[in-house]
Amino acid sequence: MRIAGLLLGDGHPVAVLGGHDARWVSLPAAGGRPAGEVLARERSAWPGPLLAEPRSAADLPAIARHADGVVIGPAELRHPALRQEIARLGRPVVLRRGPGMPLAELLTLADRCAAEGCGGVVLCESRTGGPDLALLREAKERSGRPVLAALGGDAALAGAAVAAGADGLLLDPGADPQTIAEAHEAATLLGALTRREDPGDLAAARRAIDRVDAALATLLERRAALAGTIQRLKPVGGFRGRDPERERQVVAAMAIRAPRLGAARLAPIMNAVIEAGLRLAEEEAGAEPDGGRSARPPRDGEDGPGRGGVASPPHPG
Ligand SMILES: C=C(O[C@@H]1C=C(C(=O)O)C=C[C@H]1O)C(=O)O
Repeated sequence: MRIAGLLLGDGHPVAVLGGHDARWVSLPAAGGRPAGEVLARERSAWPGPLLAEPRSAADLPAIARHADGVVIGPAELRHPALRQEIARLGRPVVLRRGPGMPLAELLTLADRCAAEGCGGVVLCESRTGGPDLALLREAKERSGRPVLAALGGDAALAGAAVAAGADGLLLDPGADPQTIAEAHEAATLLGALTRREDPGDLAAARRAIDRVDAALATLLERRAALAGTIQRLKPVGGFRGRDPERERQVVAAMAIRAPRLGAARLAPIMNAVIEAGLRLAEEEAGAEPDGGRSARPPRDGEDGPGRGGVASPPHPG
């Protein structure tokens, strides 16, 4: 399913609409300003995919001229004549479930819109207080259509919505930059962890690998912090306290999750990761004012910091 250049649905990345990947204009929120004026201004400020929610059929010619798709709110959805006129524009439509609208009704209305000639249907789960993620899952499974989670102006549930299977996150128009960034971050990281992408060209495949690398970097940073904690807790930390048997167990456990790579290919990768963590831990311990002594009091007979890693140089290999 495509809205201008934006691909939505399984195999495609999670999109942020109302922010990063597409914008939309709510004409009901624009007061009495003429649709043509509002949409022309938005169009000149934003070259990407643009959607618009009409107030009435009078807004449709301007939407046809300036926008790539239509957002239909629950009231308009239940208005058969307006819904049909919107569908006849032939543009993709986003159908927003309103408060109390049963899922069965939303699915029926989606089928009607498709039959009436719209250019593709996207469902949108929207509810005061946050999207119903169980309903979102069911809507996706039963309809086979892409599903968005409407988050309003709050990205707190963005990650949960992505994990529940949302194909896109719909933010209110005018969401603040921090909320947009948070939603985009959740779409990137949770998308990389929970969603299989099926990119169709080199540029899309590189964008997909960038998302996986973003998740990897986040986890590597977290891993290095934990490895540093372990160095402080071990009787002998750092390179001097290296534990080959434990490292073999780490690789063997990872190989179960990464069977195509397998233990033989993972071993040198994890060796580099482990050594980077140990090097960082030693550098940070060396930078502490007390040389890391506060991490563990010296034991009987010890006069140094009692941490193998503190004094040892970086491992040569
Ligand atoms: C973290 C530890 O210290 C070292 C680093 C390891 C790692 O980064 O996974 C594993 C074993 C040790 O060589 C540990 O002993 O668990």
